[in-house]
Amino acid sequence: MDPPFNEIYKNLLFKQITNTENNVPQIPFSFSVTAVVEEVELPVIDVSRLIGGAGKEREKCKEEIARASREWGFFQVINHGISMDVLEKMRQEQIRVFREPFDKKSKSERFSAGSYRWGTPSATCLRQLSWSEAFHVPMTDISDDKDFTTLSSTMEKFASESEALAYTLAEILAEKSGRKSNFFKEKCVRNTCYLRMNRYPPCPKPSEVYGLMPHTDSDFLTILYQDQVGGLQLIKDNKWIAVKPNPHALIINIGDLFQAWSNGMYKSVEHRVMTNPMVERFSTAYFLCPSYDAIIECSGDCPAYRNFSFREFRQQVQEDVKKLGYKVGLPRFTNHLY
Ligand SMILES: C=C1C[C@]23C[C@@]1(O)CC[C@H]2[C@@]12CC[C@H](O)[C@@](C)(C(=O)O1)[C@H]2[C@@H]3C(=O)O
Ligand SMILES: O=C(O)CCC(=O)C(=O)O
Ligand SMILES: [Fe+2]
Repeated sequence: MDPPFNEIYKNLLFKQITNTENNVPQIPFSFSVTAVVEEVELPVIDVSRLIGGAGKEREKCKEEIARASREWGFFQVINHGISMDVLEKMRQEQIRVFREPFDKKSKSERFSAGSYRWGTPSATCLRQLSWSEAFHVPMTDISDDKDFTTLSSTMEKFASESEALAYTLAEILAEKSGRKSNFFKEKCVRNTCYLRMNRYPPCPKPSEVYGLMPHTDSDFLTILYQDQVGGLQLIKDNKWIAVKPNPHALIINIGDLFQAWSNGMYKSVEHRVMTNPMVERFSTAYFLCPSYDAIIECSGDCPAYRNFSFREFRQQVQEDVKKLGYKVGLPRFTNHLY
């Protein structure tokens, strides 16, 4: 059922890079040996206060959301309203679909073409490898599914509930940055938002290969439901830190579009996933995106980014990934006028 990582990555995994000057074999890529990564708990925010809380509590909750988005770009929400039942079913169904034979997954017509992805086909060096597989499914594929299997009905529930939470958080962040608050309801559409089911199989060389290479997300915000294995890391104060899993929480992270739209107030933070030699890991992510035509207009008197459409951004990311093996992202859209 695993993708053929060993076979396809063979040359990159076992190639010894030699130093041409003194002909000394070098270890190609080693992060775990040199870097000790501290495990931390992300800020935990009880979002039930947004509905049940008194006015003061509601305001405090909004402020905590905005603050974590400015200072961490990442936080956890508890009492988020997505039932344990939906989360557990989502995980069961996800495990079931990944257990299918590799051939069946890669040829699957369950979702639109290209939804099943594995590894990094564009990788040119160890640093660019990802030891994972994913179903990257547009929301419209889920809601338009006429057969309505247990998988798609579970995904639909998970996605609709995540969507509601994502809109609530996005509107709060807009309000807290002093911008028009119904922007997301107007600009975000189901055909560009998507659900990504990730699986990280055990990896025989965990110190040399990422589960998912370092990246920032190309959306407004992401809602992540992860299991208890651990492996997600992010940059805080110029250091990689490991996220301590919390069984009651969903993880929220700010994406590139929010960073641009808020003129850098909210941070789209680089994150990565490490592999584990023994256990597989699962996560499911919901990505809140605008329509391809939506213009991301950077706010403020001194906008750090030029205006760009989501279409332009996606195309540039895809082009870079294809040509360079990695995403460049926002640095391509900085404003040269200032
Ligand atoms: C090879 C890559 C594809 C990806 C950008 C990256 O350099 C590394 C991570 C990938 C990812 C994961 C989250 C999102 O689905 C995504 C759109 C993103 O921003 O980073 C994808 C990128 C992609 O599929 O283009
Ligand atoms: O699996 C995780 O913890 C993170 C996944 C992720 O970053 C992504 O899908 O963009
Ligand atoms: Fe991500």
